[in-house]
Amino acid sequence: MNKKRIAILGSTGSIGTQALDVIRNNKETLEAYLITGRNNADLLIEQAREFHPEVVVVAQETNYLKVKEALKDLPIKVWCGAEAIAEAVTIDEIDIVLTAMVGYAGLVPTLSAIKSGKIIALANKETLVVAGELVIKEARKYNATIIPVDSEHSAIFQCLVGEFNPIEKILLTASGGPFLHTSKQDMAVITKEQALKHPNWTMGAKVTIDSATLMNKGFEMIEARWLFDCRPEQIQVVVHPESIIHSMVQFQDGSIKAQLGIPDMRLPISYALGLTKRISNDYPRVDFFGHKLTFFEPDTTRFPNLTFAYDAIAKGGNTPCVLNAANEVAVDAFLHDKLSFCDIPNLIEKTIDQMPYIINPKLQDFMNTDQESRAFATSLLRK
Ligand SMILES: NC(=O)C1=CN([C@@H]2O[C@H](COP(=O)(O)OP(=O)(O)OC[C@H]3O[C@@H](n4cnc5c(N)ncnc54)[C@H](OP(=O)(O)O)[C@@H]3O)[C@@H](O)[C@H]2O)C=CC1
Ligand SMILES: CC(=O)[C@@H](O)[C@H](O)COP(=O)(O)O
Ligand SMILES: [Mn+2]
Repeated sequence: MNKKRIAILGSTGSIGTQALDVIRNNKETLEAYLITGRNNADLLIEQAREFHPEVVVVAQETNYLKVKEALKDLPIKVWCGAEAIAEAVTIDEIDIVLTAMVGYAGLVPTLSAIKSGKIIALANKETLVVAGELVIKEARKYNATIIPVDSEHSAIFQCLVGEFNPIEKILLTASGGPFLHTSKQDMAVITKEQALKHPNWTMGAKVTIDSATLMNKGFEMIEARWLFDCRPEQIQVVVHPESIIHSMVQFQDGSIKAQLGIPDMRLPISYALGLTKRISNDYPRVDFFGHKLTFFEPDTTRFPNLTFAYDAIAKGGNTPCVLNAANEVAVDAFLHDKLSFCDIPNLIEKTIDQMPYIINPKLQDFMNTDQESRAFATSLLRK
């Protein structure tokens, strides 16, 4: 059997390292052909020495010489910079591009992979938040398949495989994050250490903070809107603190399909890299007698980011791109002690109110919007 050649954009991150673990355990069918990182040059070098990819790209140009030097005894091409990542994903030999880098930086290489007709295993949800309509149109135009990796979207996708009936509603589950039951008063003094402790998942810092503010769920609603071609009103967020049901789909007869499993991202990663063929593993199984499955409504008073996401997708145009850029600035500022937890939504709201609206944005408009929104949000931090 031909091995599937995988490009992992962001191999040094949480999704990236778990994807390499899946490849490590399935060497007869999967191969890491291209890996990329940014700041963590040491880990990128270690990964290259273990997996022997054809190409390594380091996004941070100042790390180039270090990586190049460390791999000089191996026949591995070492490139650097954002443009090199967008170029590398087009290499003919690559079958699947796993977009596991964080943030807006995922957009351009994902579009590049789509234009060369690759199968996209999509973890980078920001790509669809920023430019979902454009990305899906391009995927249709270039016949590029997108298989979601985000756990909820993988669950929805799995509920829809072989299904020909229309969706009535998507029930998008949310853990509620570490502050599900924290009072508004106590939320005023949340520290980054508290916010970085997700109850069920070990993830990169940015998505962990997004989970704590419920922006992650807002982003996932937008991601689902584009992936499954449904209206935002058809997507209901259901808080399910145990993260065992990864999401559900309700059909027009009221029947509901759900996908369940232990919270382990290697499951949706394997499903995507296996191109929907299930790869056997010895990970723990769900113990139905060890868990209660509980459900709550989200509290949008304490977590206004969820409302911002519904408003942004309703307004459309470049507004979700502004939402994403302002959120990236706000989360980074929170992680660097420059903004309090409760001020994250305030910064986002002020930025959305200020940025010019573009009804039908092209790629260049998204690029400009992203830069201008970041500049404006950053200027608010100095006040
Ligand atoms: N972690 C999870 O369980 C889940 C994550 N996701 C989504 O997957 C994506 C990745 O998340 P996660 O793995 O947690 O993130 P991490 O922060 O752990 O990893 C991010 C990766 O992207 C690289 N990177 C960061 N900035 C850039 C940039 N500007 N250009 C190129 N590469 C860059 C990092 O390199 P380096 O570390 O070398 O600097 C690292 O390899 C996010 O969009 C997230 O929302 C979705 C569902 C679950
Ligand atoms: C693992 C995964 O897919 C994350 O996006 C997860 O959804 C975060 O959990 P909550 O946003 O539900 O807290
Ligand atoms: Mn998710």
